[in-house]
Amino acid sequence: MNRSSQDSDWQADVQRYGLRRPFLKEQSIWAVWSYRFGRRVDRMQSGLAKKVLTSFYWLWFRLLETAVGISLPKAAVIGPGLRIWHFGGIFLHPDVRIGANCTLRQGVTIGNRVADGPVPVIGDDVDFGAYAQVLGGVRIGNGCHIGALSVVLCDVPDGATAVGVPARVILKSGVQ
Ligand SMILES: CC(=O)SCCNC(=O)CCNC(=O)[C@H](O)C(C)(C)COP(=O)(O)OP(=O)(O)OC[C@H]1O[C@@H](n2cnc3c(N)ncnc32)[C@H](O)[C@@H]1OP(=O)(O)O
Ligand SMILES: N[C@@H](CO)C(=O)O
Repeated sequence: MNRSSQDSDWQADVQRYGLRRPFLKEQSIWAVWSYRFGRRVDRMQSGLAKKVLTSFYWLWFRLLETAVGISLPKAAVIGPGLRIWHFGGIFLHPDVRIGANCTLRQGVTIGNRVADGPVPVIGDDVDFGAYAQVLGGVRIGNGCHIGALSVVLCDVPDGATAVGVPARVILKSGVQ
């Protein structure tokens, strides 16, 4: 099994936290570690070790999800350099795809609008304000900002900001 010290996505996550002993300072990194661990277990060859670690993973995932209120299912695809500020009420749908160096905060949901509906695809370097909700089969481009408490139901082009309920898109040159 790839150890966490050899997992380059995890190394990039730790770098984004930029802290000495981040495990002692931020609960969110426990959830990020758990996510990367689950992905590493999935990549293991079939066998007893994988079975045991998968069982351990599910127990650990449920306990941690309940304790810190962060749900990062291992089926979701999240690029390297994930940074989560704070904790509580952070839920990702298992089908979401998130690029590199994204930032989440407390209360963020990325998921579907209706049961079994499509889910967002998020680019690189996207910053989600506290309690931002991004719902449905929308595309959020690279370098976007999603305002605190905003509900995004439309595509957001590269570099734009989305704010409000429902969100309006602000391009550098003004509102779209
Ligand atoms: C414990 C803690 O501190 S946790 C940290 C919590 N903080 C966050 O989550 C920060 C999230 N950041 C935001 O929401 C910011 O307002 C941003 C990134 C969306 C926008 O920042 P800027 O690019 O500087 O935009 P700016 O402040 O100029 O606002 C542009 C317009 O959007 C509006 N706006 C900005 N944020 C929001 C928002 N969250 N919801 C609704 N409207 C908003 C402004 O009123 C302004 O409207 P106007 O053009 O009609 O006057
Ligand atoms: N620096 C933090 C505030 O606690 C953030 O950006 O969310």
